[in-house]
Amino acid sequence: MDDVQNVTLPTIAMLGAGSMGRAILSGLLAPGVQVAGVRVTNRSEARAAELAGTPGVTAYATETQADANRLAVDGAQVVIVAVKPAMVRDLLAEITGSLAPGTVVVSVAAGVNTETMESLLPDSVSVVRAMPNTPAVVGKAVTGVSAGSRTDPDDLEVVRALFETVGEVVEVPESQLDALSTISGSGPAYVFLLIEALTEAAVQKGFTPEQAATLVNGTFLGASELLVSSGEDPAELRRRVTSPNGTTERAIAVLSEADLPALFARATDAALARARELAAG
Ligand SMILES: NC(=O)C1=CN([C@@H]2O[C@H](COP(=O)(O)OP(=O)(O)OC[C@H]3O[C@@H](n4cnc5c(N)ncnc54)[C@H](O)[C@@H]3O)[C@@H](O)[C@H]2O)C=CC1
Ligand SMILES: O=C(O)[C@@H]1CCC=N1
Repeated sequence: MDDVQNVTLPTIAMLGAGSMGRAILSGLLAPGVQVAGVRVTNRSEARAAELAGTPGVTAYATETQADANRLAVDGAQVVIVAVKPAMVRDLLAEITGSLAPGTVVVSVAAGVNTETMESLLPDSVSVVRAMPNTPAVVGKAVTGVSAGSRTDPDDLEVVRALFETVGEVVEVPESQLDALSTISGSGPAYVFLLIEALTEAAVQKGFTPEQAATLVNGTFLGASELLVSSGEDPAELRRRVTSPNGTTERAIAVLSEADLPALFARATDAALARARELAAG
């Protein structure tokens, strides 16, 4: 992320400013990030009005959503598609006539592949898929990016620089992007689910919700920082908590009954199957 400060990003149009769109915006608008222009459209009027008041953003609102999207992409070098997967095809059909040759269209939508998107856009437009995650809001995203068949290395560099404004970028072949999505795209939800469950256990043991949040959130943050800063294997770090014949050992024995590796394999397989359904339209 250090180099982000030295890169000037071209004019970017963000179509759709929900959870993910706004998370990416927070990186683009961070101090030190040089960007020629940020244009945003969104379907809900309330959100559009909120965006119109955001410094550094030009919000496009017209009588019809299609007109706003067409105006926003006209003259933009990079177009980020951040609407729901089911809306991607209609959105691309709407804007296709307003894209200049050389525009890079980056879709963050789950499932919808570059081949489908390329078939809806002029040959002169490059399509890239990206799969970020919501820690983008705090500059800690992990984003997978995959080139389409018309993407040249410069296009990919721009997309990489764009997502480096919100965290780390990992380039993978598109055949792996849906699998990556089941790990890091959805991953924050798995972590929050674990946090919710441990917090509930703490409250049941008599801690106030505030105390429980301090105990649990601090434990997740501390354990994550320990893992990353030590560079050690998580299994080894777990062993250091688990004193022989101690208390943790009993808890881990209970958790192991659930066969977590098998459970996560099934959960991520289910997410992958859903990505394939979304790809089929
Ligand atoms: N939420 C997440 O953690 C992640 C989401 N994604 C992808 O990001 C995309 C958006 O997901 P979320 O932000 O979660 O959904 P969301 O529902 O919060 O946001 C979608 C936004 O698009 C707007 N919109 C709908 N139609 C539009 C149109 N024609 N023109 C302009 N704006 C329009 C809606 O008003 C809404 O604010 C999805 O395709 C999803 O697969 C990818 C990675 C992670
Ligand atoms: O749940 C979804 O479909 C999106 C893609 C990855 C995270 N959220």
